[in-house]
Amino acid sequence: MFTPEAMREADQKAAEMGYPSLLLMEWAGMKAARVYKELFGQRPAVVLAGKGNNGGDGLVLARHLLLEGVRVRVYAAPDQAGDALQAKNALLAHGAELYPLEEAAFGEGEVVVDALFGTGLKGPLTGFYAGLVERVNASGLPILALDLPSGLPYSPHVRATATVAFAAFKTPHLLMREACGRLFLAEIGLPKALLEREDLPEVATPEALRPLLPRRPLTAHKGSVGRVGVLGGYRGDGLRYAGAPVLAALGAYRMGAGLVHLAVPEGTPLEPLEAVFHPLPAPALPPMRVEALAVGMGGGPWGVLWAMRALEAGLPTVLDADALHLEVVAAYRRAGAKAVLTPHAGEAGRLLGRSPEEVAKDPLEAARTLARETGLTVVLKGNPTVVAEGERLSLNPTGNPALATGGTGDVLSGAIATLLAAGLPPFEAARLGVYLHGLAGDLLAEEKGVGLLAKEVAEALPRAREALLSGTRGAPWERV
Ligand SMILES: NC(=O)C1=CN([C@@H]2O[C@H](COP(=O)(O)OP(=O)(O)OC[C@H]3O[C@@H](n4cnc5c(N)ncnc54)[C@H](O)[C@@H]3O)[C@@H](O)[C@H]2O)[C@@H](O)CC1
Ligand SMILES: Nc1ncnc2c1ncn2[C@@H]1O[C@H](COP(=O)(O)OP(=O)(O)O)[C@@H](O)[C@H]1O
Ligand SMILES: [K+]
Repeated sequence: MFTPEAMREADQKAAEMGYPSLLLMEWAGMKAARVYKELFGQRPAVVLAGKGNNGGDGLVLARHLLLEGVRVRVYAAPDQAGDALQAKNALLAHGAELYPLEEAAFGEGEVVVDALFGTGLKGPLTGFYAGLVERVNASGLPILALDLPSGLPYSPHVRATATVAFAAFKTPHLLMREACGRLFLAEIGLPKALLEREDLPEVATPEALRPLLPRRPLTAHKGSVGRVGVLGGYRGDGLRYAGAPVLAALGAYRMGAGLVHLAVPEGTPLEPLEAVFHPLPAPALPPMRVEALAVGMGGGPWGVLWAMRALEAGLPTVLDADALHLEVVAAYRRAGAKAVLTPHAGEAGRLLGRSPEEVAKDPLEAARTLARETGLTVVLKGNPTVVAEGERLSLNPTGNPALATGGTGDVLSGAIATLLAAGLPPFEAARLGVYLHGLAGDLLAEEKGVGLLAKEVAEALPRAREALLSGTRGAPWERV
């Protein structure tokens, strides 16, 4: 995923290589016109073209729509230059109607193409452009945004029905996804070498994750596919969160664990039936043959104790919820442990000494800082969930607000622990677990909408796994 600056660098390098930038603009406009036709058919278009290259893309799109017999009205900023001017001249040669941007007006049944600003925006829109963006949003018409909804990453910005990203996703496509609507990713001919940047955050794709899925040989048995120990729950408050470790156990089994051991306070209902139970009077590490642990769910004040006991096992460990305290993280760091932290913004804020709002404002930076400071793998949950380890950052594209319900995070901890138990390194276990958990939520939301139970998310994990394995479910965007 590119920052707007990194994208400009790539464009610049292409130019230095002698790659004609007009070709890129032609492809961008042509691909966007293709998306327009796919979504809106012959509906008349109102194209708003800014004076930079984003506007140029819009002018190319207008020409292609005209050639397809679509009625097009273009409102363009004055003073186009360079490629955008060439695009304008080509459009005029086709006898297009071009009007000043100040006269922009929208009619019933039309579709707005937003080609005002892309990666060249510097600072928030004000004055005329802020007003125009508000009018576009208030028009009630469908909006197709080229490259980025204009105004992003600031406000005000266009709220698009669909967005065609050119060459690569840029930060706002993932971090401000709500403004983008349906996402399309258009190849525009930029040389591949310029797009492969290991130093930039990745957006996890099914193609990258599929090979990580643990395969099961015919001879597999419950002791060979990964066993998980779950340590959680708290006695002192009348077992208020007794369900949390149970949900982690369900997440583990549904992700494919061979066996799940549950270390919980005495008196905890013995669920699920498939688990091996270790009822305990106080947090401890009972004897269990497992390859990974999930620790802290529903642990309350026992959370830290569970985590300290768990450290003695020397196993890859998911630390969640009440285990997420500074002293725990410091001890794991000192021990050189393999651990995955799974905080939401509140828990990450507690570890970083920031408010949840500050964390949510820049989750990439927060996840990276936490990973650097702790030396551990970090899963910062939210939309999008960010996975960080060392200098590596991965953004997860699956998941939806139907997952915003109690216990879904516990399911995730169990799922990641299973992938650790199956032998995946922490970063891979975290990316794959988060992707499948989000996909399970997506499959369920399509079927049932909002109102999910966390245990249903666990139950949908095998379907998500199958969908990833068989390729029946691709990335949540379309390539054009
Ligand atoms: N090789 C390339 O450079 C390619 C670029 N492409 C398109 O070009 C876009 C980037 O083009 P540009 O770099 O020309 O930038 P933009 O077209 O995004 O915007 C630049 C214009 O906006 C003005 N501006 C910046 N901030 C403003 C603000 N806050 N208020 C009012 N005006 C403001 C600038 O003065 C400039 O005139 C991409 O998003 C993409 O759509 C595509 O054509 C593909 C190839
Ligand atoms: N709006 C959302 N979009 C995508 N995923 C979400 C959203 N809200 C919550 N989730 C996911 O649901 C899970 C909630 O975890 P958490 O907050 O720890 O809940 P709990 O502690 O109740 O289990 C996380 O995986 C998170 O990413
Ligand atoms: K735009």
